Formats: sequence, C-alpha cells, structure tokens
Amino acid sequence: MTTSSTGTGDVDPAVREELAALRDSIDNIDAAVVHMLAERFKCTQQVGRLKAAHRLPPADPAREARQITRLRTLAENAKLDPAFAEKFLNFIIGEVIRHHERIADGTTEHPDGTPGPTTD
Ligand SMILES: C=C(O[C@@H]1C=C(C(=O)O)C=C[C@H]1O)C(=O)O
Repeated sequence: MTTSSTGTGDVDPAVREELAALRDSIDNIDAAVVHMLAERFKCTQQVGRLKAAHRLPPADPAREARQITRLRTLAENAKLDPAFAEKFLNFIIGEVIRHHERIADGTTEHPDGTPGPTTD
C-alpha cells in the first residue's frame, strides 16, 4: 500500500504533532466562523421581518454593491483572494435573500431546513 494522504499513521511524530496543532487551530477557527455566521443570520432574520412588515423588497442590490466593494478591500489588505471573498459574500447574501423571500411570503423555514412558519 502507498503512503496515504488521508492517514498519518506512518508519519514522523514531530510532523504529526505539528499537523495536530494546526488542525486544532483550524477547528477553533471553523467554530468561530459557525458562531459568527449564526449571529449574522440572527440579524438578517430580523432585517427580513422588518422588511416584510414594511413591504420592502427582500434584496437591496445597492447595499450589496457597497458591501462587495468594502469586503474586497478588506480581503486585499488581509492578503485573502478578493474574488474568493466576493464569491463567499454572494453565497451568504443569496441564502439571506431566500430567507427574506420566505419570510415575506409566510413560508419561513425552521433552522433545520424543514418547512413551515417558525414561532420566534
Ligand atoms: C440584510 C439585508 O438584506 C439583503 C441581504 C444582505 C446581506 O446579507 O448582507 C444585504 C442586502 C440585501 O440584499 C439588508 O438589506 O441589509
């Protein structure tokens, strides 16, 4: 059998330790990302309810354009690919708009994706 790229059984213990330490940090960062996204979605759900109550459209392309410009600059300064940052933001915004459309038409999903109005 060739050396597997998925296991670390036959790797130098020092390398294995370094890999484990890096993966601990990756796990912490992923947890932070999940918590930050959860907070962001809490805010955007409130925005969705506010928009629906005042008959405002789910999407605001002018606001999105400003956010993309801002995020691309932040990404460049942080040495993150701005095209990736833009794609990531658009992915999130797409999901938010979908939520807003569902809030507006009264078919809000539960957080687990099952259909039906939520009580919160
Ligand atoms: C959250 C809003 O609704 C939409 C979602 C956005 C977002 O996720 O940042 C931005 C603009 C809107 O298209 C908003 O209008 O602020």
